[in-house]
Amino acid sequence: MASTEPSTPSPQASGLPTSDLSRARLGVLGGSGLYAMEGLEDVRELTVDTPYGAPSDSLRIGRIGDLEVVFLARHGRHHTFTPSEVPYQANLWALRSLGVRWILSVSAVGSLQENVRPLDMVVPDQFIDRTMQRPLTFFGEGLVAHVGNADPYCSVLSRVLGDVSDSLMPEGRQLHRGGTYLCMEGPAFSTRAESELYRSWGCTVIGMTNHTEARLAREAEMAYATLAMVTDYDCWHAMHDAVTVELVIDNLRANAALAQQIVRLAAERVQALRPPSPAHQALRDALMTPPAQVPPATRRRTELFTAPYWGPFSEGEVTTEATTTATTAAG
Ligand SMILES: CSC[C@H]1O[C@H](OP(=O)(O)O)[C@H](O)[C@@H]1O
Ligand SMILES: Nc1ncnc2[nH]cnc12
Repeated sequence: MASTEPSTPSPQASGLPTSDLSRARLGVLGGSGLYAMEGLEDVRELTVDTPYGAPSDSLRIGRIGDLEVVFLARHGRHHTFTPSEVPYQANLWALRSLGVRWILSVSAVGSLQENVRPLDMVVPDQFIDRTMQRPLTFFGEGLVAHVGNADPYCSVLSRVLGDVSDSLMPEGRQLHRGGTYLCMEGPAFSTRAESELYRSWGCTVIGMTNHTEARLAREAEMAYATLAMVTDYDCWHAMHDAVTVELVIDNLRANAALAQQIVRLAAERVQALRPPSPAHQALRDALMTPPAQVPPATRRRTELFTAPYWGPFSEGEVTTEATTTATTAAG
């Protein structure tokens, strides 16, 4: 879908203090076939504990110029988490706690359209959620927040990623800007009837991970954009075999070097631009519950997100009523 935002608004225009973005880090979420990021300098590994449990793996922090980059393999470096099992909340919380404000996500996808061919790349701008057992929010338990999700991928970061990808696509392979990512539960691939249904909805690509990450990234005020590598035609195409893991892996291998190049160049652009995004202020008008009414355990759990608006939490702030509710709810 077309976007109307300027390509590189100034940090001041975003309303964020400039210093926030000058120190911010870039997160890279590697999916199927991308279990490490090449070209990082001074890499160190960090184990992060979160209120939502352990992330998929340790986080690897390195540098591109003066931009610090945090890499995380969403399925774990040995691909041990199914799309339903990926600890999405822990992953996103860990990234935000390390100061990440932009996320480049890399994903394998099936194509739902004839003109989107295997080995093409897509930078999607919408998704449809068909998952059934995923965490949808960091909030709840006495703190209600409704972030805007009309444009779930960050248009500013997506433009950077699209420009870079376009400049690196080899002859005969296409970069598609925009498109709808159908997020299914998995782990089994779709039936032909499902695949046809998603095509009739006008979806562009299909995968199993993006929607959950994009929603949580928005709540955590991190700009999120995806490089979707097309590996197959799912199972709807009369002239192509239905998707198999073997097919996906073969095409991921063929695309691995290009994906690494795109991520690296996109990181260099982020370093130069440090682009502000509306996502960086997603919670500004979204927090519904007055802070004094939020149970202490919830205040503590969500402190990372609420502190910029409500200041640091001190136990004395909470009303007796909220404390009583929390105690009762805990049993
Ligand atoms: C290996 S095919 C299915 C698998 O690949 C995609 O993963 P990711 O988005 O992490 O690259 C898809 O979502 C499934 O998880
Ligand atoms: N056809 C497909 N369906 C779901 N996830 C995928 N990842 C790669 N190809 C896929």
